[in-house]
Amino acid sequence: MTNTQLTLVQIDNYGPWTVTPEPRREMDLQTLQSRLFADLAQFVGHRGGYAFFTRFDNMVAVTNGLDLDDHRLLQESTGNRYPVTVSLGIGVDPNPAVALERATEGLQGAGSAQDGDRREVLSGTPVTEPSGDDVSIAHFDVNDATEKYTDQLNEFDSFIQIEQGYAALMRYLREEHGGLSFFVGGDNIIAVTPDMAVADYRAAIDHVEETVGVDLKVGVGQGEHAHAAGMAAKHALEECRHHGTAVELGGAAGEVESE
Ligand SMILES: Nc1nc2c(ncn2[C@@H]2O[C@H](COP(=O)(O)OP(=O)(O)OP(=O)(O)O)[C@@H](O)[C@H]2O)c(=O)[nH]1
Repeated sequence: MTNTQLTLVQIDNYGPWTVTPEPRREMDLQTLQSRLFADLAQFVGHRGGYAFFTRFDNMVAVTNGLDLDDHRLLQESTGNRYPVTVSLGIGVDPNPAVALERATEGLQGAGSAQDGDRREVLSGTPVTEPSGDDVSIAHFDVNDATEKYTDQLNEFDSFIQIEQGYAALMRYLREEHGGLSFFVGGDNIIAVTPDMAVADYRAAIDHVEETVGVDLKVGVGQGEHAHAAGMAAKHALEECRHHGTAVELGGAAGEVESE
């Protein structure tokens, strides 16, 4: 059974900082945000985790495999290298939405994101007894996005199609299962999911097709941490391409179930 460990990464007092002493150049803010995300992705990725940029001032990471010392090091290293600091809330639960809720409560309980004196909070407790199926990753991909969109439409109209698919999927998985979906570029969406059956994924894909006409496939994998689960998911997605299937579940042990 899944036991997802999520970390909410929140830049401390960022709103006021962006306009103090006067509004800062937008491209400087974009550079800071994307570099901070790149560093977070690298830090977490080297320890088997996944990081998602979400809104950039708040980012979400799957941190199974990272302990409290790892989190403290991330805060120290960020504070040393950036003009901003980060607070980190950790939450653990079989259901990813509940895990994020717990992670969020820890930070909200310590004060507002815009409290000048709420800095470098570290709350929550990491997983104590890891197991091989703690993390479930579902890697979604739009079918023939290159042929249907990239090679046919201008970039903005392609982007609208992909974003519509993302919006429909993220809402459906959040509401029906507590799964959290993140756009990761191109036509790819990675979801952190609870235990779900092939038929559940099939229903999600059907819902997106019926509501916005975007055609998805998905590979799903489990692992002790996000990297292992995500690699199993990528291999399962290749199985979809190979067999022409919409859903492939590549379990932790590599068994494959499809529809
Ligand atoms: N983040 C991420 N993006 C990917 C990955 N694979 C492909 N992409 C992105 O997806 C875009 C489209 O590639 P594909 O999904 O292979 O192309 P497609 O035309 O949809 O073809 P099929 O998926 O085989 O139907 C690429 O330009 C990349 O931006 C991946 O593993 N991770």
